[in-house]
Amino acid sequence: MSSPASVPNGRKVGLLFGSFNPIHTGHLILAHFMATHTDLEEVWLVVSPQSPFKVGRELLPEQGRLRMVEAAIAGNDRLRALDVEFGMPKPSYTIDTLDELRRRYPSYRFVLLMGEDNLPGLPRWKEADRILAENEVYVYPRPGVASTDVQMHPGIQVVTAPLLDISATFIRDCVRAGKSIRYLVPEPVEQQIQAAGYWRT
Ligand SMILES: Nc1ncnc2c1ncn2[C@@H]1O[C@H](COP(=O)(O)OP(=O)(O)OP(=O)(O)O)[C@@H](O)[C@H]1O
Ligand SMILES: O=C(O)c1ccc[n+]([C@@H]2O[C@H](COP(=O)([O-])O)[C@@H](O)[C@H]2O)c1
Repeated sequence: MSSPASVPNGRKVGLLFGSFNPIHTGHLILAHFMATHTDLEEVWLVVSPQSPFKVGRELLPEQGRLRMVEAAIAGNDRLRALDVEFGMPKPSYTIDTLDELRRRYPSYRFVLLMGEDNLPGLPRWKEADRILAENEVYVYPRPGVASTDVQMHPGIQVVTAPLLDISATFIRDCVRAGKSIRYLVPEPVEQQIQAAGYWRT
């Protein structure tokens, strides 16, 4: 895990949990926007080995996904990649990781970040009530998502930001179809996908 030592005590850090299968320009714009247009000092991208809602779905090995995240954010000192969930039980429950990060970094204030598509399912997350009681949640809007009552929770803020109709599903489909993914993912990520033959073999 990269060192988070640059965040002074008590400052706010955003946590973007995801499968990142693969990381794409939508994730990067979301993360950088949150790190620069809100009160957050940094955003950490937490690579989840196994989302509880994606059990049984095709997922690249976690190390490969982490390498792509690291390559994508290289040189951006407001973004960090975290592999904290790699050593934790699977599936990856966010409340357990939040507890672990609080143990490791007791003076930091963490804010949960997510795309709007995750909001309707949030009440079904493990200990959803505790997640919402203990954490602020900043939500990035996502196209095609119907509004939900969860959004009315006082701890949840939907930011005003450009909509990005990009998904990892679309990128995997493009790769399988032999179509270009240039600019949908950063160049080093495109190179890793090509070199490893992800979704082609
Ligand atoms: N284009 C986007 N706009 C807003 N939020 C996004 C976007 N893409 C991903 N996110 C958010 O980033 C987080 C991690 O997403 P994830 O890694 O599952 O990517 P995904 O593109 O949704 O993947 P898949 O298509 O495989 O379901 C989630 O909170 C998701 O809502
Ligand atoms: O904690 C939970 O119950 C929970 C339920 C669904 C999703 N999550 C986390 O949310 C992140 C995005 O999930 P997904 O399914 O949109 O890829 C990922 O890191 C998951 O581990 C967490």
